[in-house]
Amino acid sequence: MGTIIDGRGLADKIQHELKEEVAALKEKGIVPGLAVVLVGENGASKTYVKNKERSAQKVGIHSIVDRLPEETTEQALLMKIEQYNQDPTIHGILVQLPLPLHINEEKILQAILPSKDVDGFHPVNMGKLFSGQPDKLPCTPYGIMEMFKHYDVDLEGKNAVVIGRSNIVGKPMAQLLLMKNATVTIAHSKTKNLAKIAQEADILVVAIGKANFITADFVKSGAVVIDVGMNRDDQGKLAGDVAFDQVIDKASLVTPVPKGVGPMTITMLLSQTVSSAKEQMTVVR
Ligand SMILES: Nc1nc(=O)c2c([nH]1)NC[C@@H]1CN(c3ccc(C(=O)N[C@@H](CCC(=O)O)C(=O)O)cc3)C=[N+]21
Repeated sequence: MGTIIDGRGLADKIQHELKEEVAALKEKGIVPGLAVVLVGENGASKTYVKNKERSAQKVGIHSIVDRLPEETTEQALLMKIEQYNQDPTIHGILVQLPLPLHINEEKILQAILPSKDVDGFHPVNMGKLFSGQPDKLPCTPYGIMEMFKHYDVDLEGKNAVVIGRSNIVGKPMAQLLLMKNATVTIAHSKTKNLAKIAQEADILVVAIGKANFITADFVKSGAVVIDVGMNRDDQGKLAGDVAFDQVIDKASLVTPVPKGVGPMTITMLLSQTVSSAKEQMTVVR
């Protein structure tokens, strides 16, 4: 029987530390500010945004949530971003993805000042990461690396398999693992013999988007399994990509869904907002 990685517990611990850091910053007259922009009526997105808002308030970050209608034009959204770029009380900007189809996502992400890009999605921040000079990081892979650190997971020389190749999870995850000297394989929807590749993994990070897809037969005995999946069924109940009940018997460490990767993602967002406020405080004007 493996151990459950308590993402919720670790997130609470880090958020508690952030709260103290924010209180100290307030003594110096700095209140970290986060602007979250939500376009349209995506139900799941709304829940995430609500969670982020609640956590931000808990640690004392000033958070603004801008709920814009589905019909918002690309031009109007660009102007909104420019307003937050210029606003000295805002240190972090997050535009919730996915955006409506009539808006060009790349164009929007590029409009955010890299110094306020607390999601780590701007090409400048991606370029820094992939050239080995990390600055702002995508929050999900960052949160997973913090879990490895906290649970003393040694990555050097290990076989790490990342299933999923998105810009926001799979690719940056692979790069962060590589920077810790893991031997990294990126698998994806076109990969042949996925089970065979997964079975070789000492570290298995799963971001597929199919409920309970990773059963025990995909998992090497003693592996560390990280579940990035967030699949909601008709009743609104959340399930990961990993069949937790069977995998926990075979793996050494497994993240649950909920209370695994999700709370850590939010915590890294808050952490980068606080760091961003500190950096912007020292800018000479
Ligand atoms: N620009 C942008 N940045 C994001 O970081 C981003 C995004 N867009 N679009 C959507 C995804 C999804 N995401 C989640 C974060 C936390 C939880 C989370 O906290 N989940 C909890 C509770 C889940 C529940 O019960 O609803 C848990 O797993 O325990 C979930 C999902 C961030 N995303």
